[in-house]
Order: sequence, then C-alpha cells, then structure tokens
Amino acid sequence: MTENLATPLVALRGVTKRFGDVVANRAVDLEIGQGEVLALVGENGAGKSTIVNMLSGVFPPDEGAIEIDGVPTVFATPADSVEAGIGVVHQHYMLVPTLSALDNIALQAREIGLGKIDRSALGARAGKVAETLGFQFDKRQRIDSLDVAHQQRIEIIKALMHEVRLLILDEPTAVLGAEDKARLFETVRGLKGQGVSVVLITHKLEDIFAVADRAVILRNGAVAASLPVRGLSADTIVSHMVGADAEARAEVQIPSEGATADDSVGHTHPPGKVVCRVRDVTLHRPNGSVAVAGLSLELHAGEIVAAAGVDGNGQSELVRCLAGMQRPADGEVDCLGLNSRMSDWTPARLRRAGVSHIPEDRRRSGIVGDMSLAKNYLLSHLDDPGFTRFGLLRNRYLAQVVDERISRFKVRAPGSGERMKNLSGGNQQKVVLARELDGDPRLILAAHPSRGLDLNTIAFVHQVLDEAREAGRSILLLSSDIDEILKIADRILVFAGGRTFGPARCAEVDRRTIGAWIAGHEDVPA
Ligand SMILES: Nc1ncnc2c1ncn2[C@@H]1O[C@H](COP(=O)(O)OP(=O)(O)OP(=O)(O)O)[C@@H](O)[C@H]1O
Repeated sequence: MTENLATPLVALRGVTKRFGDVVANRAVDLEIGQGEVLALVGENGAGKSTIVNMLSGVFPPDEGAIEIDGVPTVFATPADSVEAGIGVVHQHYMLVPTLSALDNIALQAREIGLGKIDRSALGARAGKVAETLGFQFDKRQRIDSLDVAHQQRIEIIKALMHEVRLLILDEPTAVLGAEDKARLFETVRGLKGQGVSVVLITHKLEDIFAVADRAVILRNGAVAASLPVRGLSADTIVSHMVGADAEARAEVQIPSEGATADDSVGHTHPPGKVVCRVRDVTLHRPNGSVAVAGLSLELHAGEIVAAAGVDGNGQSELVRCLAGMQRPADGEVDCLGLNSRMSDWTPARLRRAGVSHIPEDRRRSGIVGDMSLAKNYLLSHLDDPGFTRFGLLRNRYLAQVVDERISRFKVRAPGSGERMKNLSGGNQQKVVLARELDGDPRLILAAHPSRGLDLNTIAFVHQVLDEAREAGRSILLLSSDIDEILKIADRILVFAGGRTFGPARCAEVDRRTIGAWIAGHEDVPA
C-alpha cells in the first residue's frame, strides 16, 4: 500500500514513553492506514510491546498523542481502546486452560443482561465470527485440549467479538508450524479484504514478506525506517534493525530461503556415552489424555537431538518428564543415574544430577518477575561454589557474574539489580538462557530456546548450543522450526498423533519426509 493521503486509521504523533531512565519509545511517529498490514519489527527491547500497550490502553504515552481517524484520543483504560475498535492477540494467550472456548470468550463479553451472560447469543455470535474467518469452532471444547494454533484461533475470535478496525497480533507466528502459519496469513489477508487494519509484530523476516504491506523498523525505541515491503530486501531490514554499526550487521545471519540439511552446523565427533535412556514410555497431558505412547529414545553426550512436531503432541511432556516434573504413566526413564520409578525423581534431584531446563513457558516456570535479574540467576545456581560464604550470599560477586552475562548476551537492562518483570520478553528469555547454559550441565533441556529472540541473539544461541555440544553436553532441543533443527541438530524425533517418528540423523532425512512425519504419515504421500 502506498502512503495514504487519506487520514490514517490510527496514528502515533511524537509518542515518547519512559520507564525510569529507560526510554522505551522515543518521539515515535507511526501511521496505520485502513486495510493496511503493517509489520512492526526490531530487536529485543526495541519498544514494540510498549507501542502495543499504549494502543491497547494499558498505559498512556508520556508525551505525544494517539489519533484515531485524525482525532487525538486518550485511552484511560483498555476498555476505551476496545471501544475505539482496537483488538489485540497477545503473544502469551490470555486463556483459562480448564474452561471451554465459549467460557473464555464470555469472560470478556458484554452480553450481560440482568447480571447474567446470554450464552446462546454469545455462542451464536462467536460462531458467526468463526465462520467469517473460516475457523472450525466447537464452543464446548476445553482450551487445554486444543493445540496452540487452535488456541490462537480462539484468541482471534475473542478479539474480533467487538467491532474491530485494527487487530494487533503480537508475535503470532512464534508458536506455529509451517502449515498453521500459512493459515494465519490467509486469515490476515481475509481481514485486510474486509478493510480491517493489522499490525503484525514479528522477529521473522519471512513473515514480513509473506503478508505485510509496510514494515516499520524500531531501533532503541525510535522509528528507524518505514518502508513499503514491495521491493524491500531482507538485508535492508536487518541493517535498519541493527543500525549503521557494520560489525553488528556482520554478526547477523540473514536466513536464506530455507536451510537444508547441508547447512547444518554439524559436528565432528561421534556422540559419547548414553546419558539418558527412555524405554517404551507413555506420557499423559495435564488433563489425563495420552500425549504420546511407546516412546523410546537414547540421548548421548555430545549431540543435539531435536524433538519436533506441532506443539501439543507430547514433546512438552517429555521435557517435563526429564526435568523431574512428571513421571511416565508407563515405561521407564534412566537419566544421569536416576530412575523415574524411584522416589528421588524430582526437579531438584535431577537438577543436582546435571539437568538444566530452559522452560517453554518462561513466565510460569522460568522467571520470578518481582525478583532482580541476579536473584533469578541464582534460582538455578544456589549450590554453585562461590555464591555463598559461611551460608551468606555474596551479593557483590553474584552481581559481577550476572552483569557479565548481561553484557555477553546483550540483555537490554540497566544491570543485575533490575527487576525481571521490567525487561522485554526477549530480554527475559536471554537471562533464562544465560542462567541455564551456565555452569556444568550434562543434559540441557532446551524448549524453544530461540522463541521470541531477534536474529542476532538467535545466531548467538545457536552458537552457544553448538559449543555446549562440542564440550560433550547432551542437548534435547524442542523446536517447531525445521530450519533451526536442520541447522543445529544431529538427530530428529518427530511427535505426531500420539506416537513418534524417527529418531533419524538430520543429514539423512529430507525436508519432505520430516513434513510427512509432522502430519502423522510414515511416508511422503505420492
Ligand atoms: N514496565 C516496565 N518497566 C520498566 N521498563 C520497561 C517496562 N516495560 C518495558 N520496559 C523497557 O522498555 C524497553 C522496551 O521494551 P519492549 O517490551 O517494548 O520491547 P520489545 O521490542 O517488545 O522487545 P521483545 O522483542 O524482547 O519483546 C526495554 O528496555 C524494557 O526493558
């Protein structure tokens, strides 16, 4: 779309937002035209979520104004933003897992008459919204029985229950496999066709080219560029993202059209001895259903094994099991000298034996928002020598170590004393990674380690995992990104439909076979 001469639907005029000394947004000018799909991109901490928070009425700008149809508008509460026609699908879904789809939609509904929600009217309207989007919608289905892609569809329906003129999607593709991603883009195009504007926050360059009309690139809180996507190159986007600093640009890996097994980082040594043996294991989901049955796998020192597939097919349960958070319903696991049938199969025991865990649900099980970065680091390193003396915490030494990690992982934070909740999502993830890759773990459970990270940091994380493998660590990598898997893993095991396919050596399996496995087929369909 060309720059609109018409009044933009939404505009930010000279918007600045500060948090203490941090300038999260600096004199941001941004226009969103009607029916325009705008990609909002930038490195971790560039200020994307802060813009979303202001547009959704979470907090107002310190300076500048938000205009709707050219009229300066103040959102005193999120309800004002909804009233103005802005809907948001957050990166971390706001769904209650034990409730049905309709109950979740009802939680924010306005169909309240005589103090009661008119469920049938609500259900009918949700059904209609789903129909216009081409979604299957079973209003009775519990959220925890749906995979992430279907949960996302419920979030989109929920957002569109109101009259929405601008839909903001915060990193919607981070959790999706290729097929669901393509379907989401179809939905975005459909909304655009209806005149709805869409802001798509993403770290993936391919998302921009797939669906956006314009890319606005943020750097250090300010707009570095606003460019039509037609004719735009990945290189141009990246150089605006990282700035004129040539050294920084050289570090960034611009993804090619699609990595192949040949691009694999690979490793030179044969894998070492078995550190973990999984035998004929059945794992249940939290709601009691079977996630995966008949799972057998050996993890060796000095290799990266990828557990791939659409989220919700048992990969998470495997990681939970190896982290000591869950026991198999059937079968047996031997891990670093501990056995799943023994009473000492606990997270603390496994951690002490050498298991480190980068959890997929960072907010629920990876961090404590109210604690400092230093204390968050300590959560996994309390037993390390050096941090305590005579039973007392050596705060200064801890701060020194954590400040060094902050600088090495390029965490955008004032220092180790900052509270975790004040960091952007990607920067929180970097702190978790620094913590879990540190020390001397023998088995690293890395659940979606690069989710939500910018290109620079992803390259860095891949390098760190590669070094960990070379140093003889065993790594189980949960990933739904085939490019990532082919780039860094040695073997792949695909989870689909309650069973597993493989494990196969990445160098010996092609992309189409992996695709067939993910879809639950043994062979590539003719
Ligand atoms: N509530 C807050 N208190 C203090 N600082 C904050 C707060 N919210 C955001 N910040 C800071 O503002 C800056 C911009 O953060 P923001 O979350 O907007 O970045 P982002 O571009 O969305 O990053 P990411 O890709 O990592 O999600 C960061 O330095 C962050 O630490």
